[in-house]
Amino acid sequence: MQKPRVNFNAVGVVYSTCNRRRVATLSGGRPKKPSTLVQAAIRGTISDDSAEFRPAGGRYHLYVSLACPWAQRTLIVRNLKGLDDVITADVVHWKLTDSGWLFDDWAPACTKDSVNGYKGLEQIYRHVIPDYKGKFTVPVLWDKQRNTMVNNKSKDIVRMLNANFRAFCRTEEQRQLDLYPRHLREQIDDLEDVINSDLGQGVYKAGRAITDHTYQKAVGKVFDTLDMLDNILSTKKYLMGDNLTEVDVGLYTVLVRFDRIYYTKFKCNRKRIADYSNLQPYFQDLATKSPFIESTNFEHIEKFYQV
Ligand SMILES: N[C@@H](CCC(=O)N[C@@H](CS)C(=O)NCC(=O)O)C(=O)O
Repeated sequence: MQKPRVNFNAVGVVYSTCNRRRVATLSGGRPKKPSTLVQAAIRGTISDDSAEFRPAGGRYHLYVSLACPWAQRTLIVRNLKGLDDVITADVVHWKLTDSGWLFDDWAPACTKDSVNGYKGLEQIYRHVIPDYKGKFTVPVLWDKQRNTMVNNKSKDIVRMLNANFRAFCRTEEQRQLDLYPRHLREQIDDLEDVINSDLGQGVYKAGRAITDHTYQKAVGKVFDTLDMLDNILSTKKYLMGDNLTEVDVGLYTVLVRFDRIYYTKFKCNRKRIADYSNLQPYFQDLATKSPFIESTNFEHIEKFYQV
């Protein structure tokens, strides 16, 4: 059978915000150069009018790491939308090795590759693009029917699961839940940009800084952003008002790592999330909801950052 074409789109040189191997520390760790590997985006869309990828139960699969905040977002949304029986998932081992993410179903909460039987993510990418030059990143959304990759960009995957699987949600409430409502899209995009750059990437910039100036600049932005978010939450239940949106899902994946990892290992230690009067109860509220609990594995998160 001829392999289906994939929508392959190299997106330039960016370094991962989630790569333990590239984090230097102010505590004397030797600084490492940011990677110059491209993160290549494969950006197929599952939708009713797609010729290649139609929404269907049991057809699609997620490859994730529980350590990765980007992958965690896709799991949270899968759970929030009641799609956990509809979209299957495999979990890589927490350790990002020199050969990339590997499967190891002997380790706690890890699985084998139940779809393709490969030993790691690299083989999954090479199955689709044999001469793939980018990073082998999670999450990956896989099509079991066409045996190919649909998409490897968490933002796209989150939005597809939110909008294009309505017919498959477990309950009516889950069907109605819209994490990216049309009237809020511009505001969500704007806030996500700030959270991702100044907070999500900011903690890595602070942790990797080799001069005090770079460190102060990065850490200043981290805490300005947290202060700004705390202020928003002084009058709102969620960042966009009364209803949960994808920006809350994204922020949760940063907050859940903050006090345990970013505060301690990345020296973002002016304040803990626990010290914020509005962020703390907001975080606690999310952290007690089952879609968030079920996607959070502290063992994977903490071991990922252990050198
Ligand atoms: N643009 C991707 C980024 C995902 C990403 O950075 N994943 C990291 C883990 S958090 C990864 O798989 N890195 C593999 C590597 O650096 O080799 C997305 O949002 O889905």
